[in-house]
Amino acid sequence: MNMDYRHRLREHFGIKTNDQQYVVALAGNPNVGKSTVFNALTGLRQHTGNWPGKTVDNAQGSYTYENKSFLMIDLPGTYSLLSHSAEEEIARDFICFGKPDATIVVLDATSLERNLNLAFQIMEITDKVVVCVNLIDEAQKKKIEIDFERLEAKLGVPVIPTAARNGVGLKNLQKAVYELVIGSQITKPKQIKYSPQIEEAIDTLLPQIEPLNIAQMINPRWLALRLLDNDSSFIESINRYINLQNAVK
Ligand SMILES: Nc1nc2c(ncn2[C@@H]2O[C@H](COP(=O)(O)OP(=O)(O)OP(=O)(O)O)[C@@H](O)[C@H]2O)c(=O)[nH]1
Ligand SMILES: [Mg+2]
Repeated sequence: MNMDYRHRLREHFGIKTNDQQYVVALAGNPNVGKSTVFNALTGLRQHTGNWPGKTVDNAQGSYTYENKSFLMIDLPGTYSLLSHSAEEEIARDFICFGKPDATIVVLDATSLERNLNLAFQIMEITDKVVVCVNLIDEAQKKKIEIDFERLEAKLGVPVIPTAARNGVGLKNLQKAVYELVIGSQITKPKQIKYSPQIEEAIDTLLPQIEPLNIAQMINPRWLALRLLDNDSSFIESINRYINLQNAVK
């Protein structure tokens, strides 16, 4: 995608970057430690306000790693991206249209199963994902054992254990994001397989979606799923953010 176009898309969200700065989105369920990760990494280099047109908090902050500059965006906590609330819409729209160079999905180590739901949705939108399993100190207290290597192999993206409040694992998290954005780490996110009827419907839609300009902008499978869901909020966002004539450069 043309760099100017990417900048213009990001400006919709009040985000200004130069070509040298990577944008990292922080997503996750409410109360899993996103802001703790954000504060630990960005310290005082923060800027807070509201999301354009919404009364939802927006925090952006920067950090440097291996001489590269990263702009981190602390997204509102959400259980899903299926747009039942302003928060879900913001998180979904930013991941879809803000074109982050990487998205960190923060999960609660003490309730992985519930938290993975959001991770799978995000992995339908983008393959630039790093999973951060936070609160591992709490999991240890509860004698929950997690096989991180196996989880990583199953998910197809890097999985980094952290205890953000104590600063544990944050360097590894920065390293994983760095390797993803410079392209030395290739991810292959696991895709959820739906019922045969849904998979069939996706297969019918894909050949019609794939030739369109929009398929360069939005993951076609995710778009097919949203169309099947008759997700009018998402269609509205497409119209808001994408000038279809300029969608491919
Ligand atoms: N024990 C422990 N507590 C943590 C850890 N990380 C964050 N917390 C605590 O968890 C609580 C929630 O952290 P936040 O960073 O505000 O969570 P959040 O995901 O930003 O929450 P929302 O913005 O409301 O969605 C706070 O009391 C943190 O101090 C951790 O690794 N271990
Ligand atoms: Mg927060």
